[in-house]
Parts: sequence; C-alpha cells; structure tokens
Amino acid sequence: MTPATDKQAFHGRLLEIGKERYHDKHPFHVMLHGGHATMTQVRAWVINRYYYQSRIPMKDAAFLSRCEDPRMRRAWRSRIEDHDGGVDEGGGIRRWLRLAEAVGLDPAYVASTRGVLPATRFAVDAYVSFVREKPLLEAVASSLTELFAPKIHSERIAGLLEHYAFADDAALAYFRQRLNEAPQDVAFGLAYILDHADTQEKQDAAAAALIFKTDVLWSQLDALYSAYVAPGRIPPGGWDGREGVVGQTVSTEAAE
Ligand SMILES: O=C(O)c1cc(C(=O)O)c2c(n1)C(=O)C(=O)c1cc(C(=O)O)[nH]c1-2
Repeated sequence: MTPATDKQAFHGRLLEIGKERYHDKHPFHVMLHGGHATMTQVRAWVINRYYYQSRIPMKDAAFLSRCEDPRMRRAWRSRIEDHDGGVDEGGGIRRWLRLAEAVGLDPAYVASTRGVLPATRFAVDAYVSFVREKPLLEAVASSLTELFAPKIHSERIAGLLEHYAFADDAALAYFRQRLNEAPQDVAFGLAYILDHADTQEKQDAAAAALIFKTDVLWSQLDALYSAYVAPGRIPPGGWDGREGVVGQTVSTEAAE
C-alpha cells in the first residue's frame, strides 16, 4: 500500500465515523429541524447548547497552552476569536445569546448556565479534559466532527426558517457565521491528522478520538431528549421550563 492510498483510506475511515455516529441523526435534531420541537424543547436546547458554546474557547485555550509550534498556534488561535469576538462586539457566544433572546429567553439567564443538565455538563467537561490531557494528535482529531457540521448547520437554518416564527437572519446569525468559519478550521485539522497519523497505531488513536467526540455530542442530545421529550424526567438542577423565559413574545407558542 502506498502512503497516498493509505491516507486516502484513513480519510475514508474518518468520514465513515461521521456517517454512522454524527449527531445529525439524533431524534432530537430530527424533531428540531423538522419543526416538531415545542418552544420549551427549543429553549431547553438553546440553554444546554450554550454550555457547549461557552466551553469551546476554553477547550481551544487549553489546546494552545500545550502547543509548542508557533505555526500551529497561529493557525489555531482564530478559533478563540471566532467564539469570543472582540471586547465590544461580535463572536459566536454573543451570537448564540441573540438566538436565546429570539426564542424568548433572558440571555443573562442562559449565560449563567444555571439549569444546564448534569449530563450536558459531564459530556462537555469531558471534551475539555480530553483536549487538555490527551496527545496533541488526539486533541486535534477530536475537533474533526466539524467535518460534518456545515451540513447540519445548513439543515438547521433551513428547518428553523421554515418552521419557527422566531427564526430570522439575526436569530440564526450564529449558524450562518459557522458556515464561513468551520471549513477553514477543519481543513487545517484534517491536513494535520492525515500528515501526522502515519502509523496504524496513530490512525487508530485518531479514529478513537473522533468517536469519543461523536459520543460527547450524542450524549448531550440524549440528555435533552430524556429530560424534555421522553420520558420527560427533568433531573435535579435541570431547567424547569419556566425560569429565564421573558414575556410571551414568541408567537410559535401554539406548537405546545
Ligand atoms: O451545531 C452543531 O451541530 C455543531 C457541531 C460541532 C461539532 O461537530 O463539534 C461544532 C459546532 N456546531 C460549532 O458551532 C462549533 O463552533 C464547534 C467547534 C467545535 C470543536 O470541536 O472545536 N465543534 C463545533
């Protein structure tokens, strides 16, 4: 086997992991993108997903703190800027809070992370620890779920626009912006992995890291489904469906 075909086969193996395990197939996403989630379920998703958003730049800062190669740090640091933005404006976190407002939530409540499900915290914190502790190759590989993110972001924009009154360009700005940002991040990460995973052992470790990350994403949706869809058992500390809801400005309440 030539090195080139080996790389190609490995690339195929990574894509196959996404096909089988990415969270676009999770029943919660199917409900959300198909307009079948109630506003309470949409809000629960916004509240919990905020926790993921809030930890992404911390995860990337942990990554940078371990990087000895300045070229790699230069390529990676834009991820933090993408999410945190400037001092006064911009950034994914603030765009996510605009979505929170649009669905009728107090952004200060969402940013407090009160009401985030325990399992969401465990899954997201496990991702941050993974990136902080594992070999760099595995840390990079764990970000490669972003190979599959542009498709889910496009589906989400189309689905939410079609089915929910709150959805407009301002509310969905987060996802549109990710469509610009993610491809360059993932191009770098993928090239790095294809170059550096040059033994079977390293390829196996990178594939396992990608599987771990799909588990991180899937688990968050399992937690949401269990708490807010079926059986609808909200664990202690989980959002009660009322706190942080501001007014009744969202006309899609009819969905409930
Ligand atoms: O909406 C999604 O389904 C989704 C998934 C993922 C992902 O695959 O990890 C990310 C994002 N969005 C995202 O917006 C984002 O900024 C992001 C950063 C990362 C990462 O691992 O560094 N994943 C993701």
